[in-house]
Amino acid sequence: MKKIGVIGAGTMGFGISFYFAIHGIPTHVVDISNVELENAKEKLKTYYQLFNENGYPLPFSERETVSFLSYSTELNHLKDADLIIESATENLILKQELFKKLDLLAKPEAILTSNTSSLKLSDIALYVKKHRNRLLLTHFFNPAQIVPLVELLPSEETSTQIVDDIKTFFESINKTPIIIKREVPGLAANRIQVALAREALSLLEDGVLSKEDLEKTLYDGPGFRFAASGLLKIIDFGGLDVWSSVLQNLQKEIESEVRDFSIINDLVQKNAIGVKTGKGFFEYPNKGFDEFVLQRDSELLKHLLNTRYKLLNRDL
Ligand SMILES: NC(=O)c1ccc[n+]([C@@H]2O[C@H](COP(=O)([O-])OP(=O)(O)OC[C@H]3O[C@@H](n4cnc5c(N)ncnc54)[C@H](O)[C@@H]3O)[C@@H](O)[C@H]2O)c1
Repeated sequence: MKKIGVIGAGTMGFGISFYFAIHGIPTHVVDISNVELENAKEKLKTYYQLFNENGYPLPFSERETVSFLSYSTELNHLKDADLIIESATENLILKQELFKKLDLLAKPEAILTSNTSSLKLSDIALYVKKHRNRLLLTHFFNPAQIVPLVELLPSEETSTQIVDDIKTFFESINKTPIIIKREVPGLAANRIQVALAREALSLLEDGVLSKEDLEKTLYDGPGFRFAASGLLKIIDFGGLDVWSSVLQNLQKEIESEVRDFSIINDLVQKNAIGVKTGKGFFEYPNKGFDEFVLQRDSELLKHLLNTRYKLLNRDL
Protein backbone atom coordinates (compact mmCIF):
# COMPACT_ATOMS: atom_id res chain seq x y z
CA MET A 1 0.00 0.00 0.00
CA LYS A 2 1.54 3.30 -1.04
CA LYS A 3 -1.08 5.48 0.64
CA ILE A 4 -3.93 4.76 3.01
CA GLY A 5 -6.79 7.07 3.91
CA VAL A 6 -8.49 6.85 7.29
CA ILE A 7 -11.76 8.73 7.85
CA GLY A 8 -12.32 9.66 11.49
CA ALA A 9 -9.61 10.56 13.98
CA GLY A 10 -11.48 9.33 17.06
CA THR A 11 -10.70 6.31 19.24
CA MET A 12 -10.50 3.83 16.36
CA GLY A 13 -9.31 6.11 13.57
CA PHE A 14 -6.40 7.19 15.75
CA GLY A 15 -5.41 3.60 16.56
CA ILE A 16 -5.66 2.43 12.95
CA SER A 17 -3.68 5.36 11.52
CA PHE A 18 -1.04 5.13 14.27
CA TYR A 19 -0.53 1.45 13.50
CA PHE A 20 -0.01 2.11 9.79
CA ALA A 21 2.41 4.97 10.58
CA ILE A 22 4.65 2.88 12.84
CA HIS A 23 4.90 0.42 9.94
CA GLY A 24 6.02 3.22 7.61
CA ILE A 25 2.84 3.44 5.52
CA PRO A 26 1.90 6.99 4.43
CA THR A 27 -1.55 7.58 5.86
CA HIS A 28 -3.86 10.55 5.49
CA VAL A 29 -6.46 11.09 8.21
CA VAL A 30 -9.65 13.04 7.50
CA ASP A 31 -11.98 14.28 10.22
CA ILE A 32 -14.65 16.99 10.18
CA SER A 33 -13.33 18.19 13.55
CA ASN A 34 -10.01 20.04 13.79
CA VAL A 35 -10.07 19.41 17.55
CA GLU A 36 -10.11 15.63 16.93
CA LEU A 37 -7.27 15.96 14.42
CA GLU A 38 -5.18 17.92 16.94
CA ASN A 39 -5.94 15.32 19.65
CA ALA A 40 -4.82 12.55 17.31
CA LYS A 41 -1.51 14.36 16.68
CA GLU A 42 -0.91 14.67 20.42
CA LYS A 43 -1.85 11.06 21.09
CA LEU A 44 0.63 9.92 18.46
CA LYS A 45 3.52 11.19 20.60
CA THR A 46 2.11 9.57 23.74
CA TYR A 47 1.64 6.21 22.04
CA TYR A 48 4.98 6.27 20.28
CA GLN A 49 6.55 6.66 23.72
CA LEU A 50 4.35 3.93 25.22
CA PHE A 51 5.24 1.46 22.46
CA ASN A 52 8.92 2.37 22.79
CA GLU A 53 8.95 2.03 26.60
CA ASN A 54 7.34 -1.40 26.34
CA GLY A 55 9.98 -2.61 23.90
CA TYR A 56 7.80 -2.78 20.78
CA PRO A 57 10.21 -2.97 17.82
CA LEU A 58 9.72 0.41 16.15
CA PRO A 59 11.62 0.53 12.85
CA PHE A 60 11.20 4.30 12.47
CA SER A 61 12.10 7.21 14.74
CA GLU A 62 9.31 9.33 16.19
CA ARG A 63 10.05 12.08 13.65
CA GLU A 64 9.93 9.63 10.76
CA THR A 65 6.70 8.10 12.10
CA VAL A 66 5.10 11.54 12.35
CA SER A 67 6.14 12.24 8.75
CA PHE A 68 4.12 9.24 7.52
CA LEU A 69 0.91 10.87 8.77
CA SER A 70 -0.95 13.81 7.30
CA TYR A 71 -4.27 15.29 8.37
CA SER A 72 -7.07 17.36 6.90
CA THR A 73 -10.78 18.02 6.93
CA GLU A 74 -11.01 17.42 3.17
CA LEU A 75 -11.99 14.06 1.67
CA ASN A 76 -10.36 15.21 -1.59
CA HIS A 77 -6.96 14.38 -0.14
CA LEU A 78 -7.92 10.71 -0.42
CA LYS A 79 -8.28 10.66 -4.18
CA ASP A 80 -4.90 8.95 -4.66
CA ALA A 81 -5.26 6.50 -1.72
CA ASP A 82 -4.99 2.75 -2.45
CA LEU A 83 -7.10 1.83 0.55
CA ILE A 84 -9.64 4.01 2.38
CA ILE A 85 -10.86 2.88 5.80
CA GLU A 86 -13.94 4.70 7.04
CA SER A 87 -13.99 4.90 10.83
CA ALA A 88 -16.30 7.87 11.42
CA THR A 89 -19.18 8.12 13.90
CA GLU A 90 -21.53 5.11 13.93
CA ASN A 91 -24.41 6.61 11.96
CA LEU A 92 -25.89 5.01 8.85
CA ILE A 93 -26.85 8.15 6.94
CA LEU A 94 -23.45 9.72 7.63
CA LYS A 95 -21.65 6.61 6.39
CA GLN A 96 -23.89 6.29 3.32
CA GLU A 97 -23.07 9.91 2.40
CA LEU A 98 -19.36 9.32 2.95
CA PHE A 99 -19.33 6.21 0.75
CA LYS A 100 -21.32 8.00 -1.96
CA LYS A 101 -18.63 10.69 -2.05
CA LEU A 102 -15.75 8.21 -1.81
CA ASP A 103 -17.14 6.23 -4.72
CA LEU A 104 -16.88 9.34 -6.89
CA LEU A 105 -13.55 10.69 -5.72
CA ALA A 106 -11.47 7.55 -5.04
CA LYS A 107 -9.31 6.22 -7.86
CA PRO A 108 -10.89 3.24 -9.69
CA GLU A 109 -8.45 0.72 -8.18
CA ALA A 110 -8.95 1.96 -4.60
CA ILE A 111 -10.36 -0.43 -2.00
CA LEU A 112 -13.07 1.06 0.23
CA THR A 113 -13.76 -0.34 3.68
CA SER A 114 -15.73 0.48 6.82
CA ASN A 115 -14.88 -0.23 10.45
CA THR A 116 -18.53 -0.21 11.54
CA SER A 117 -19.40 -2.29 14.60
CA SER A 118 -23.10 -2.67 14.06
CA LEU A 119 -24.19 -1.49 10.60
CA LYS A 120 -24.54 -3.68 7.52
CA LEU A 121 -22.09 -3.29 4.65
CA SER A 122 -24.97 -3.64 2.20
CA ASP A 123 -26.72 -0.64 3.83
CA ILE A 124 -23.59 1.51 4.10
CA ALA A 125 -22.73 0.87 0.45
CA LEU A 126 -26.25 1.52 -0.86
CA TYR A 127 -25.14 4.35 -3.18
CA VAL A 128 -21.77 2.88 -4.20
CA LYS A 129 -21.67 2.14 -7.93
CA LYS A 130 -18.10 2.19 -9.25
CA HIS A 131 -16.34 0.37 -6.40
CA ARG A 132 -18.88 -2.37 -5.72
CA ASN A 133 -16.37 -5.17 -6.27
CA ARG A 134 -13.77 -3.39 -4.12
CA LEU A 135 -15.78 -3.01 -0.90
CA LEU A 136 -15.57 -4.72 2.46
CA LEU A 137 -15.76 -4.30 6.20
CA THR A 138 -12.45 -4.22 8.04
CA HIS A 139 -13.47 -4.41 11.67
CA PHE A 140 -10.71 -3.68 14.16
CA PHE A 141 -10.89 -4.30 17.89
CA ASN A 142 -10.27 -1.47 20.36
CA PRO A 143 -7.41 -0.51 20.92
CA ALA A 144 -6.80 -1.02 17.21
CA GLN A 145 -3.11 -0.15 17.53
CA ILE A 146 -2.58 -3.19 19.81
CA VAL A 147 -5.25 -5.89 19.43
CA PRO A 148 -4.24 -8.09 16.45
CA LEU A 149 -7.69 -9.15 15.21
CA VAL A 150 -9.22 -7.57 12.10
CA GLU A 151 -12.48 -9.13 10.89
CA LEU A 152 -12.96 -8.92 7.13
CA LEU A 153 -16.43 -9.10 5.64
CA PRO A 154 -16.61 -8.95 1.85
CA SER A 155 -19.94 -8.48 0.08
CA GLU A 156 -21.18 -11.00 -2.48
CA GLU A 157 -19.82 -8.67 -5.16
CA THR A 158 -16.35 -8.20 -3.67
CA SER A 159 -13.68 -9.80 -5.82
CA THR A 160 -11.81 -12.68 -4.20
CA GLN A 161 -8.57 -11.08 -5.35
CA ILE A 162 -9.36 -7.97 -3.25
CA VAL A 163 -10.09 -10.11 -0.20
CA ASP A 164 -6.80 -11.97 -0.69
CA ASP A 165 -4.89 -8.72 -1.17
CA ILE A 166 -6.31 -7.15 1.99
CA LYS A 167 -5.70 -10.31 4.01
CA THR A 168 -2.09 -10.51 2.81
CA PHE A 169 -1.60 -6.82 3.54
CA PHE A 170 -2.81 -7.14 7.15
CA GLU A 171 -0.72 -10.25 7.69
CA SER A 172 2.33 -8.38 6.41
CA ILE A 173 1.95 -5.87 9.25
CA ASN A 174 1.30 -8.52 11.92
CA LYS A 175 -2.44 -8.09 12.22
CA THR A 176 -4.63 -11.21 12.37
CA PRO A 177 -7.23 -10.93 9.62
CA ILE A 178 -10.09 -13.42 9.63
CA ILE A 179 -12.80 -13.76 7.00
CA ILE A 180 -16.50 -13.63 7.78
CA LYS A 181 -18.12 -15.51 4.94
CA ARG A 182 -21.65 -14.14 5.22
CA GLU A 183 -23.19 -10.94 6.53
CA VAL A 184 -24.22 -11.45 10.17
CA PRO A 185 -24.81 -8.55 12.58
CA GLY A 186 -21.89 -8.08 14.99
CA LEU A 187 -19.63 -10.32 12.85
CA ALA A 188 -17.95 -13.00 15.01
CA ALA A 189 -16.01 -11.39 17.87
CA ASN A 190 -18.75 -9.06 19.11
CA ARG A 191 -21.39 -11.80 18.88
CA ILE A 192 -19.23 -14.12 21.00
CA GLN A 193 -18.50 -11.31 23.45
CA VAL A 194 -22.20 -10.46 23.80
CA ALA A 195 -23.06 -14.14 24.40
CA LEU A 196 -20.44 -14.20 27.16
CA ALA A 197 -21.69 -10.90 28.62
CA ARG A 198 -25.32 -12.10 28.66
CA GLU A 199 -24.46 -15.12 30.78
CA ALA A 200 -21.94 -13.34 33.03
CA LEU A 201 -24.26 -10.39 33.72
CA SER A 202 -27.18 -12.76 34.35
CA LEU A 203 -25.14 -14.64 36.97
CA LEU A 204 -24.27 -11.32 38.62
CA GLU A 205 -27.80 -9.91 38.47
CA ASP A 206 -29.27 -13.16 39.80
CA GLY A 207 -26.91 -13.00 42.79
CA VAL A 208 -25.00 -16.18 41.95
CA LEU A 209 -21.64 -14.57 42.62
CA SER A 210 -20.11 -11.22 43.53
CA LYS A 211 -18.70 -8.81 40.95
CA GLU A 212 -15.20 -9.42 42.33
CA ASP A 213 -15.59 -13.16 41.91
CA LEU A 214 -17.07 -12.75 38.42
CA GLU A 215 -13.90 -10.87 37.41
CA LYS A 216 -11.69 -13.57 38.92
CA THR A 217 -13.71 -16.30 37.21
CA LEU A 218 -13.08 -14.86 33.78
CA TYR A 219 -9.58 -13.50 34.29
CA ASP A 220 -8.14 -16.58 36.02
CA GLY A 221 -10.40 -19.19 34.42
CA PRO A 222 -11.54 -19.12 30.78
CA GLY A 223 -9.63 -15.89 30.07
CA PHE A 224 -6.42 -17.41 31.40
CA ARG A 225 -6.78 -20.35 29.02
CA PHE A 226 -7.80 -18.16 26.10
CA ALA A 227 -4.42 -16.45 26.45
CA ALA A 228 -2.90 -19.70 25.16
CA SER A 229 -5.40 -20.96 22.57
CA GLY A 230 -8.79 -20.51 20.95
CA LEU A 231 -11.97 -22.39 21.88
CA LEU A 232 -11.66 -25.37 19.56
CA LYS A 233 -8.22 -26.29 20.86
CA ILE A 234 -9.55 -25.97 24.42
CA ILE A 235 -12.24 -28.49 23.41
CA ASP A 236 -9.62 -30.73 21.74
CA PHE A 237 -7.59 -30.77 24.95
CA GLY A 238 -10.62 -31.31 27.20
CA GLY A 239 -12.00 -34.03 24.94
CA LEU A 240 -14.89 -33.73 22.51
CA ASP A 241 -16.70 -36.52 24.37
CA VAL A 242 -16.63 -34.48 27.59
CA TRP A 243 -17.62 -31.27 25.85
CA SER A 244 -20.46 -32.98 24.02
CA SER A 245 -22.04 -33.97 27.37
CA VAL A 246 -21.32 -30.59 28.97
CA LEU A 247 -22.95 -28.78 26.05
CA GLN A 248 -25.97 -31.03 26.17
CA ASN A 249 -26.43 -30.66 29.92
CA LEU A 250 -25.73 -26.94 30.27
CA GLN A 251 -27.02 -25.26 27.14
CA LYS A 252 -30.60 -25.47 28.40
CA GLU A 253 -29.56 -24.04 31.77
CA ILE A 254 -27.82 -20.86 30.64
CA GLU A 255 -29.47 -17.53 29.91
CA SER A 256 -30.94 -17.33 26.44
CA GLU A 257 -33.49 -14.55 26.86
CA VAL A 258 -32.91 -10.97 25.69
CA ARG A 259 -32.64 -9.23 29.07
CA ASP A 260 -32.77 -5.60 30.06
CA PHE A 261 -29.97 -5.57 32.63
CA SER A 262 -30.97 -3.30 35.53
CA ILE A 263 -27.54 -4.02 36.98
CA ILE A 264 -26.17 -1.84 34.16
CA ASN A 265 -29.12 0.49 33.56
CA ASP A 266 -29.29 1.60 37.22
CA LEU A 267 -25.64 2.60 37.15
CA VAL A 268 -26.11 4.45 33.85
CA GLN A 269 -28.99 6.42 35.49
CA LYS A 270 -26.51 7.58 38.14
CA ASN A 271 -23.94 8.50 35.44
CA ALA A 272 -21.71 5.74 36.78
CA ILE A 273 -20.77 4.74 33.23
CA GLY A 274 -17.30 3.44 33.99
CA VAL A 275 -13.77 4.78 33.68
CA LYS A 276 -15.03 7.90 31.88
CA THR A 277 -16.86 9.13 35.00
CA GLY A 278 -14.60 7.47 37.57
CA LYS A 279 -17.21 4.90 38.60
CA GLY A 280 -18.90 1.93 36.98
CA PHE A 281 -18.98 -1.54 38.49
CA PHE A 282 -15.74 -0.49 40.19
CA GLU A 283 -14.24 2.86 41.23
CA TYR A 284 -11.50 4.63 39.26
CA PRO A 285 -10.33 7.50 41.47
CA ASN A 286 -7.45 9.96 41.26
CA LYS A 287 -6.61 9.58 37.58
CA GLY A 288 -8.36 10.72 34.42
CA PHE A 289 -9.79 8.48 31.71
CA ASP A 290 -6.76 8.86 29.44
CA GLU A 291 -4.36 7.76 32.18
CA PHE A 292 -6.38 4.63 32.92
CA VAL A 293 -6.55 3.84 29.20
CA LEU A 294 -2.77 4.21 28.89
CA GLN A 295 -2.28 1.90 31.87
CA ARG A 296 -4.53 -0.71 30.25
CA ASP A 297 -2.81 -0.31 26.88
CA SER A 298 0.57 -0.77 28.52
CA GLU A 299 -0.66 -4.11 29.93
CA LEU A 300 -2.05 -5.15 26.55
CA LEU A 301 1.22 -4.22 24.83
CA LYS A 302 3.19 -6.37 27.25
CA HIS A 303 0.85 -9.25 26.51
CA LEU A 304 1.17 -8.69 22.75
CA LEU A 305 4.95 -8.62 22.93
CA ASN A 306 5.15 -11.67 25.18
CA THR A 307 2.91 -13.76 22.98
CA ARG A 308 2.08 -13.03 19.34
CA TYR A 309 4.78 -10.57 18.54
CA LYS A 310 7.63 -12.69 19.83
CA LEU A 311 6.46 -15.61 17.71
CA LEU A 312 5.89 -13.59 14.59
CA ASN A 313 9.08 -11.55 14.68
CA ARG A 314 11.79 -13.76 16.05
CA ASP A 315 14.47 -11.84 14.23
CA LEU A 316 13.31 -8.32 15.08
N1 LIG B 1 -14.89 2.26 19.87
C1 LIG B 1 -14.84 0.95 19.64
O1 LIG B 1 -14.59 0.14 20.53
C2 LIG B 1 -15.03 0.44 18.23
C3 LIG B 1 -14.52 -0.84 17.90
C4 LIG B 1 -14.62 -1.29 16.58
C5 LIG B 1 -15.27 -0.50 15.63
N2 LIG B 1 -15.78 0.72 16.00
C6 LIG B 1 -16.42 1.53 14.95
O2 LIG B 1 -15.46 2.49 14.50
C7 LIG B 1 -16.14 3.68 14.09
C8 LIG B 1 -15.58 4.86 14.87
O3 LIG B 1 -15.75 4.64 16.24
P1 LIG B 1 -14.93 5.47 17.34
O4 LIG B 1 -15.11 4.74 18.61
O5 LIG B 1 -13.58 5.78 16.83
O6 LIG B 1 -15.80 6.81 17.38
P2 LIG B 1 -15.33 8.28 17.85
O7 LIG B 1 -16.56 8.98 18.24
O8 LIG B 1 -14.21 8.18 18.83
O9 LIG B 1 -14.72 8.92 16.52
C9 LIG B 1 -15.52 9.20 15.40
C10 LIG B 1 -14.84 10.34 14.64
O10 LIG B 1 -15.52 10.52 13.39
C11 LIG B 1 -15.51 11.91 13.11
N3 LIG B 1 -16.51 12.19 12.08
C12 LIG B 1 -17.85 12.27 12.22
N4 LIG B 1 -18.41 12.53 11.01
C13 LIG B 1 -17.40 12.60 10.11
C14 LIG B 1 -17.34 12.84 8.70
N5 LIG B 1 -18.45 13.07 7.97
N6 LIG B 1 -16.14 12.87 8.09
C15 LIG B 1 -15.00 12.65 8.81
N7 LIG B 1 -15.00 12.42 10.15
C16 LIG B 1 -16.19 12.39 10.78
C17 LIG B 1 -15.78 12.56 14.45
O11 LIG B 1 -15.41 13.93 14.46
C18 LIG B 1 -14.92 11.70 15.37
O12 LIG B 1 -13.61 12.21 15.51
C19 LIG B 1 -17.62 3.42 14.33
O13 LIG B 1 -18.19 2.98 13.13
C20 LIG B 1 -17.63 2.32 15.38
O14 LIG B 1 -18.78 1.53 15.32
C21 LIG B 1 -15.66 1.21 17.27
